[in-house]
Amino acid sequence: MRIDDRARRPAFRTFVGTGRQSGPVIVVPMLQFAEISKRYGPVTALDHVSFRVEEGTVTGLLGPNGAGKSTLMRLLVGLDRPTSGSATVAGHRYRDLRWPLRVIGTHLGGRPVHRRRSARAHLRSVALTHGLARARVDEVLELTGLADVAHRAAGGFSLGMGQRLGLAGALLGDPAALVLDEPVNGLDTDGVRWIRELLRLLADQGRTVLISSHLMSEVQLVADRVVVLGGGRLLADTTVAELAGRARDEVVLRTAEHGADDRLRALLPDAAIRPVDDQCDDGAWRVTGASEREVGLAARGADLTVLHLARETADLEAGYLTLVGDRGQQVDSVEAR
Ligand SMILES: Nc1ncnc2c1ncn2[C@@H]1O[C@H](COP(=O)(O)OP(=O)(O)OP(=O)(O)O)[C@@H](O)[C@H]1O
Repeated sequence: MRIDDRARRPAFRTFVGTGRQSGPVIVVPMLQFAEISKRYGPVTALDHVSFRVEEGTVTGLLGPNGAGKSTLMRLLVGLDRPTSGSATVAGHRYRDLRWPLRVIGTHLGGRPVHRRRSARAHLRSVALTHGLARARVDEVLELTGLADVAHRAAGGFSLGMGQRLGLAGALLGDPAALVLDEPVNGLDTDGVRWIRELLRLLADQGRTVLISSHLMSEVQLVADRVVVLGGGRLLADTTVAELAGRARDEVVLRTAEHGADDRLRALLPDAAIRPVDDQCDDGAWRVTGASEREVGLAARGADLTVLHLARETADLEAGYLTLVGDRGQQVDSVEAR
């Protein structure tokens, strides 16, 4: 069955039953991190991080360079061992899964080991070693737009084609969970839109999708939830909407005059006014805590020539920046489940 042909289906869920029909049923989260820490010598890459990834959602894993995102993903798939705590897939450590590719598909970057092997041969060897049907290889090649280049050596693939091949490998086992490190990296505009729609579809089918990204605009378009790491600690585990909403809307005012912000401040005592360009005063300011109308009236009262006046709605990037500004200082306990 091809993923794109499949009708929306009930969420994948992992149940641990008692063996009796009427007994209690424990639902195990598909991806869960419990108090996980990882130290590399003196470096604490992860510091007691706990969260679970919701099924049927795309969750964006965000954080500045060195925040611990890749470490977290590596620990999940057993490429590294935690110093303490645990990472589990459907209630099991990755290495204890009998057929891991059927449960979780991953692409954490990197290239196929045999660079001269064709894309099709590479996927066939993965399918063979994981007990997957050979026919599935052509399905995922088709799904990832690689069917026409499947005969070519994977080692010669561009960054974008390599991303598609990595995703094809991740989808081979038709897994319930997908974990991708920077999946948009290297894709062209069509590719970015394609992967966005594919990830959305996979989540709508009930799969659990975790992606890391530095591109806030992409995460805002594709993700439902975000987990933010900073300095190895969990800063937020919330919805995209909630994090975006933490930043306040701003009014941007451009005038023909420089150095007029004191006059504006006198007329808007409750607003925060800062220059658009903090390197130089070019007569443009960002105002928070006042409406467009109030800023416009203040500009008139200050006898300024208005060149531009508009409200800018806070987005995920603005919300993220308010959070990582003091990263590592506190664990954000906001939950918006
Ligand atoms: N194998 C390793 N040996 C030593 N230190 C490591 C190792 N892997 C990661 N680190 C350190 O752990 C911290 C977290 O790194 P990690 O690569 O997980 O961050 P990241 O959030 O993925 O960063 P980026 O956005 O730059 O990819 C960093 O300080 C990094 O230098």
